[in-house]
Amino acid sequence: MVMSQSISVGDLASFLLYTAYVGGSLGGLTSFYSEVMKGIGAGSRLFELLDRPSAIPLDSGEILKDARGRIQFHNVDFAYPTRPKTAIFKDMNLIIDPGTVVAVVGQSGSGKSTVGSLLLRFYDPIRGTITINDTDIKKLNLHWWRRQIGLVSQEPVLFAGTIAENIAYGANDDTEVSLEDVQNAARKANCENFILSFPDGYDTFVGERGISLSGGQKQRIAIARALLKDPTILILDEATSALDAESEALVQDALETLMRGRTVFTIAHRMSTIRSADVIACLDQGRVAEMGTYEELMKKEEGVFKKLMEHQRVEAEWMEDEELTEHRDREPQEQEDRPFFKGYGI
Ligand SMILES: Nc1ncnc2c1ncn2[C@@H]1O[C@H](COP(=O)(O)OP(=O)(O)OP(=O)(O)O)[C@@H](O)[C@H]1O
Repeated sequence: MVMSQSISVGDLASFLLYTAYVGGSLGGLTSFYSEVMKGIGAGSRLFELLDRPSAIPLDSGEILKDARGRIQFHNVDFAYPTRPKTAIFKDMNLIIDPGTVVAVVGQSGSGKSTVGSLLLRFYDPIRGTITINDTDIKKLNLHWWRRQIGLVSQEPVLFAGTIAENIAYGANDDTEVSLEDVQNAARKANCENFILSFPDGYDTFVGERGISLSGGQKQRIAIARALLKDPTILILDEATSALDAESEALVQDALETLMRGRTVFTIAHRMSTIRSADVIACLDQGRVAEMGTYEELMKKEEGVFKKLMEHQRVEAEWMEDEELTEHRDREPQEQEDRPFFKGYGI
């Protein structure tokens, strides 16, 4: 057509260009359609979840004057709903006195974290009760109950947001938290130095797509969160992963600030925590096999706790041999504070 001069060279060029544009756009439309369908599918699953009524009512029930008081597990039987035949606890009894630090130890899988989940009422016991000041926690308003408990887990989750938002998230009403409150909590949790070393300080974006923080830094943010919440009861799930000595000391120091004056239930992995706890509860075969101070339990020649510690020591020494290099030169105190062999969870 150009040769017969029915269209110009310019028309041909525009025609070719537009063909490419239109073709590309039509191609894009099909993938857009499949993206929309994927979104609808995922969205419907999300809405199903949001609409699902909670098996445990959240907003009804008693509110106590305060959550200070003796926490008691009475003859608790428990198995996870997905594995009803595998009993985790059978006739388990445990007493946590107000203002004390109770360290729970036991082999991996003995149910240490499950005790925390039951306390937080993520699950209810199959039989038996958990009480605070003789009131069954099932009778309590769940929102209120969970507000009384602070949780510092092994691997704290940071949400996509700024550091300040991530700390403020710990408060019961984060709209009432000022930047000053956040800064105070961060300071007490030994976070401030590393936060201020970022160019954006408290406004540094973390979590998904943000900068990634080290294990020790994440733990300190979780501690700052808990400090802001100011809970009466604290559940600590000590990290099993080794931090470097400096980070370890900062985390430990922040934890000590956090624990002051609270009832603490700690899933202990470090020798120093186990030794300094007011009471150690040793889980074995679905129940608390032994309870007492470190010295008391170590005196029991055939005791479960003593055996666990000895087993642990052998494993730790074996690890030392394997690691020939760096740990050889450490001071004894540092070696003692290293988390024990991961699989054993004490
Ligand atoms: N949500 C769950 N559903 C089913 N089984 C579970 C669930 N969570 C834990 N379990 C099982 O319950 C048992 C106790 O788990 P738990 O995490 O309380 O042990 P643990 O003593 O804290 O272990 P570790 O020291 O390794 O963290 C394990 O056998 C585990 O596999």
